[in-house]
Amino acid sequence: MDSTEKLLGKTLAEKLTMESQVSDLKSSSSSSVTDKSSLDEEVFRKNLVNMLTSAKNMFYVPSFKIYNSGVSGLYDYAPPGCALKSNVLALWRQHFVLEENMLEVDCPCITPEVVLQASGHVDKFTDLMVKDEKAGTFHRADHLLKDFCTEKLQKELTALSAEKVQELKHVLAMVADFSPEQLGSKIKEYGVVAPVTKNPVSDPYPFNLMFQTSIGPSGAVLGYMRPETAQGIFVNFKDSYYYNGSKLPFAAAQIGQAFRNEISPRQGLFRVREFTLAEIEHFVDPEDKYHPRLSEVEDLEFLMFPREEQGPGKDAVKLRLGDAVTNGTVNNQTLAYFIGRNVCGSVSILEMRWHIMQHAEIQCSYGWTECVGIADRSAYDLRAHSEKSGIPLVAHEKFSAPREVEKLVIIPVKEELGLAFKGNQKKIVEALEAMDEKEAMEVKAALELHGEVEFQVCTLGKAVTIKPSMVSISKEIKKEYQRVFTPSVIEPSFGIGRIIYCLFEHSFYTRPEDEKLNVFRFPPVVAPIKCTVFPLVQDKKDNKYDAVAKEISKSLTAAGVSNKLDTTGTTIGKRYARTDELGVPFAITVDDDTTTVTIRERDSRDQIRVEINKVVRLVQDLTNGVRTWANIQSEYPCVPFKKMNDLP
Ligand SMILES: Nc1ncnc2c1ncn2[C@@H]1O[C@H](COP(=O)(O)OP(=O)(O)OP(=O)(O)O)[C@@H](O)[C@H]1O
Repeated sequence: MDSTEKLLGKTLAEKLTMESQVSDLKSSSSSSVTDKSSLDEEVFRKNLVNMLTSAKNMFYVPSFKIYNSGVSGLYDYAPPGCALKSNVLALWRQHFVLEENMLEVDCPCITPEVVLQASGHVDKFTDLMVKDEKAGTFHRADHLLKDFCTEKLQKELTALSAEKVQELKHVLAMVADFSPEQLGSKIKEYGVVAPVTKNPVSDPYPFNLMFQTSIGPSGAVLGYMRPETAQGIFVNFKDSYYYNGSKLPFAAAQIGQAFRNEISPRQGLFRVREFTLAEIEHFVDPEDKYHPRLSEVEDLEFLMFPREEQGPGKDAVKLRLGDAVTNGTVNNQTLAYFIGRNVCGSVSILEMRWHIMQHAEIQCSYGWTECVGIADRSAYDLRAHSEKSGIPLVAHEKFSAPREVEKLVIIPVKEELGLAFKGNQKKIVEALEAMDEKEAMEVKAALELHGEVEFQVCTLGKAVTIKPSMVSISKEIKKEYQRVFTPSVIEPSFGIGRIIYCLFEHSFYTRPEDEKLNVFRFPPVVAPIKCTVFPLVQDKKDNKYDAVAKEISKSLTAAGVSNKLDTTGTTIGKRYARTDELGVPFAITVDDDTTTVTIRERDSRDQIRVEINKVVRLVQDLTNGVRTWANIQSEYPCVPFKKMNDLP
């Protein structure tokens, strides 16, 4: 990982808006590498996607592609893609679940309707859509407007007035939060039309993104494919809290598939209809968002926009994360910790250009793209599920000594109410009991003053006359032994497909001096294949080099290091080219030296000589992050390549 960390940040209202530039790619300083910024983005992307999806490399492929049915937004991960994804997930699990002691759960994708009704997804998990009435196609309204503004700014910048530029930038910043009316009026005002057909589009209207299904043969129980994994964590809160010793804070995590019927899937793995999410729900006391490990990240420095310095034209200033929490630039300790260690840490291990602007965004050829959503969900979900299920999803703070508190006590006199209101008695009792302190005190005062009060009962849709004999309202001093509250939730939500696609882009380069050889510079810890093993030449007589290579490959496998044995006997250059193309970071070559072998590193193409009995351990350390190529140089100086004709 690069040691230089440049972090840029800013806050917006309750949310943190912070930009951090963690690591410039190593390649940018290397003259041997063609930096993608100098290439046309489109050409770069086409070249990359061809590489990734070709049958030769098969990182991922469009699903069901032999049936050209036109279903987009579904992809299969293929052999190296699967290996890379499982390495990214293992890294995530190590970084979060293990190192942060999180409670991992694995819940079903099929979710009964009631759960998603409670969470609000059935009513509100929508995107705004417009229809190209002539062609019958649909488009996401905010994306159309966003694309229009971006293109205008890119292509006509010099011709636009300063005010217009400001306006378009403002629209771009706010478009995600526009109401249907605001979106519709901007689309009309700017004359935004459908892409390709250039037809006018309808007014925006909401489209629910969930895939509906039914559970069981009767079809009577409705369900949905979950659009996020979080709800499974929330509905398990009561048990997880108990499992955690009834203590806060704690975090639960889940890795799994999420399903969204995207209106217009695009940009390959970026916007698909089924994708892997890795989500964390960190439960905290809303009155104390303290984080016990903030001290580990508080010295990290970020460029941020302090609260009082926000607004157009303001410059970011460098702030210590700890100070940013103290002065309120970062909302609370827990959020700061997640930004400092968790989000930055995990993504920067992958050596990618990223920053935080409300969400963690990674830079790629599509621009800055949200890959990790960071949300303060407050107590919303737990409250909603408590209400719907009738099971209290709450935490307790036990007091060291009982506290005396003044409590409102409302006792409806059911017999009197029954006599006066007959069948409506129950609804009136419920309404009286539901009064808050202010309302109860007003009713009490009116009863004392006038001997009766007109009391509105919403469930009856009318007011009834209440007399002093019908209800007793008082305040009493009571002893409390604990505080019962609904925890707040902070949620970082990692889109694994987006992170992987960015990793492909950030790792991809061409070596011009090797006849434009394509290389993936995957960090060893996530590389799909960690090491290749090959004999320098084929020894047709007794296969002795092959035998040593096979033995090393077997030992690497036993040590959990994925490897590929290549005894094809093609030229060493061709074999290196093939492994570079798959992003294999190390290659072990067996030659005529009976006690040592060489290890070649993919990016520097330097090689070192290592004793055979140490090579497996060394490659294991290099690929699981215990050691780096740079820090073994003093122990293992580089050696020149041995050519085939150097051999006897
Ligand atoms: N259709 C999708 N395809 C791939 N990844 C996705 C998709 N939708 C969301 N994600 C990933 O899941 C993460 C968390 O989801 P969240 O609900 O916060 O996204 P979102 O705000 O709906 O995303 P967007 O605004 O891009 O649609 C996102 O940061 C992203 O990485």
